[in-house]
Amino acid sequence: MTLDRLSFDDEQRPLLEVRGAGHRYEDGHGCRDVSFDLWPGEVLAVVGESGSGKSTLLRTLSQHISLTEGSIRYRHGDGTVVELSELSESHVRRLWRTEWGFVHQNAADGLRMHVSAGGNVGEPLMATGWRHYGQIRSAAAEWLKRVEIPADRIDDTPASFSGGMRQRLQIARNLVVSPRLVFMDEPTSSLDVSVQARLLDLIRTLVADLGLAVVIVTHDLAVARLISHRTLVMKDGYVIESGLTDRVLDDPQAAYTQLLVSSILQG
Ligand SMILES: Nc1ncnc2c1ncn2[C@@H]1O[C@H](COP(=O)(O)OP(=O)(O)OP(=O)(O)O)[C@@H](O)[C@H]1O
Repeated sequence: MTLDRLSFDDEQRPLLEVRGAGHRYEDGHGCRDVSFDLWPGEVLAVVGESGSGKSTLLRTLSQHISLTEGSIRYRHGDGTVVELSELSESHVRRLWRTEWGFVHQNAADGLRMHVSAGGNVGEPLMATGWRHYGQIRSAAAEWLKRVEIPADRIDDTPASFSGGMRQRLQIARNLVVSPRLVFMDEPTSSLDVSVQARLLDLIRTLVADLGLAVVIVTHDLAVARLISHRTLVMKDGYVIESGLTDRVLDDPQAAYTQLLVSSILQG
């Protein structure tokens, strides 16, 4: 449903305007009263200990579960602003095809494991109307190169890939259609530490090059530090602190964030 059409520079408006948002499960709230703006090109980390509501918030923002209270407005590429909870299923599906991406913690959840690497990257292009096989294959090859997957693996399936390669392929599959907003759920936490660093570096470079807006959930403050501009700290479903990442991590105000930063709650 269209709420308004922008009459001035799009970049002057947030991509997401979240106000008092929450999701209530049958037996209680997963997250509640969450408010923030997300700007184009901005990376927002959501941190907190296990059970604090990070995944619930991410799944609510990305429309995987319903918003049970509050409001989430999204600004389309053409400037139209919509209330996400009022969109039809087909409209949301269109957003997934054209403007949104989701990088899962487990690459198998975001890939087709028995389709070739080239097919995994080519499929989203076909879903947006690409028809010329040669062009699809060369765009897929270009993206595999960008995510450091050797060209000679294009016809192999991700089932034969290492964990790090799978995750890089999942990223290529998401970014090939130039989305505006990408949700990431602990994208590095299933990998060995040495592989994590390389993947984080790649994500950081791609996000900056493409000017993507990202909401990334992580329990790892080092990930937030490396990749995000701003950080929300969650506890018991609420945001208890937010601000520029360096400020939140170097000068935490809430006692809980101080504990988190001093590692007492991590692990
Ligand atoms: N499907 C569900 N049904 C009922 N309650 C749920 C469900 N999923 C999560 N919860 C509850 O919602 C609260 C927030 O959980 P959530 O999974 O969002 O936290 P989290 O910070 O993402 O934790 P983790 O890092 O362990 O994934 C918890 O109290 C949890 O028990």
